[in-house]
Amino acid sequence: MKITEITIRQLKMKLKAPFTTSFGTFDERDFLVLEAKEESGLIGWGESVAFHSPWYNEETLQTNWHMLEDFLIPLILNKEIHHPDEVSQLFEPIRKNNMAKSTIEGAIWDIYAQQTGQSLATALGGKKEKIDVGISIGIQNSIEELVALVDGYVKEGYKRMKIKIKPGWDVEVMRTLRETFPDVAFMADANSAYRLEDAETLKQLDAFNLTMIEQPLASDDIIDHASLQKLIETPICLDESIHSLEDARKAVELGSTKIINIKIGRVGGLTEAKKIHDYCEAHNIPVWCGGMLESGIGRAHNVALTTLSNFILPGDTAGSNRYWEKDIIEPEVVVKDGYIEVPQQIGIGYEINRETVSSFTVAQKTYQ
Ligand SMILES: O=C(O)CCC(=O)c1ccccc1C(=O)O
Ligand SMILES: [Mg+2]
Repeated sequence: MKITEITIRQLKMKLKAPFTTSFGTFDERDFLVLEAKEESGLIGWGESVAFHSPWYNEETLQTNWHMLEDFLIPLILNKEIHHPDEVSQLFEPIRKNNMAKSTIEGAIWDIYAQQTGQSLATALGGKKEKIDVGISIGIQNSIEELVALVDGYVKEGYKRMKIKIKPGWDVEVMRTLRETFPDVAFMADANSAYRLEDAETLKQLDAFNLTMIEQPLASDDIIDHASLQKLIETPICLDESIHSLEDARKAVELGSTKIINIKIGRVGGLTEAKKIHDYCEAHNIPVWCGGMLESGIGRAHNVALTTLSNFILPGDTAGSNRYWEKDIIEPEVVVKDGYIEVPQQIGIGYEINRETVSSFTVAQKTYQ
């Protein structure tokens, strides 16, 4: 294939309910959507999961736009590409900026799946026809409100509840949840809110039979995570620390992580995500697919990736209606009885609603 035209759009979508992590609160989501046209007319879509500000990692929507416009798009336009795996080779001269790279790579995987007449899931090597779904629940104003939310999500069928924690919103919260819901699968996500000195607090979480604790320590620290894992029983799962297969290998070899949260954007695309998946499968490290409050496009890519065999644990890719009044794809991603049915149509398996995309677009530019 040859990509002859790329359009970047900046979208702004209001979240149904604010989402709070140890870093702060979101009321709306600002992100980039990329539309790539191939010479015979096929169109592929990608989403940049970078946020408006660099709290999760160093990338932002604006740095992604800059990287795409000034470096990445020129490396892709009018090049002959036989397989999406070649994209990461074309991007080799550019360091990091994984979310920006992933935005284009996702669109190319979409086109490749269409060209070869298969769903994105099948093109990636996925076999599952439905995937297990969990949900990530932000920090609330009170434990009572959190209990009420969890109760609702249990009734909706979500298979695992991820609870955002931070110092002061941790042990008592998890104790109450465990006492109220003895049989629910719970895990906690700290988004790097702790230091190794907090090991005593984190050790108290061992009493609540959590499936895992996600990214308790700093985003660039796999050494202290290995020390912490020796002090606590709850398995550690790394999120922010893993940007590549090499990061995954080192963290696994050091004993810093027993489970890995794979996010397509954070690792630079589907090809690298698949490599991490394959490495973890060979080393008995279960993986699951993280979420970044995606629109339908990123969500569809997550659904496809999750069909690979070592995505054993439920992911964070909840239904569109958990985030948006109206998503930009049709049909929307629907969760029923804790599952998402994987679409079998070619490509990402959902149609992009251009009218809805336009209604959320605040800036756009086309490159040829
Ligand atoms: O529902 C989702 O999309 C995942 C929510 C979530 O936990 C999250 C959302 C934004 C940034 C980071 C994270 C995270 O996994 O740490
Ligand atoms: Mg996380």
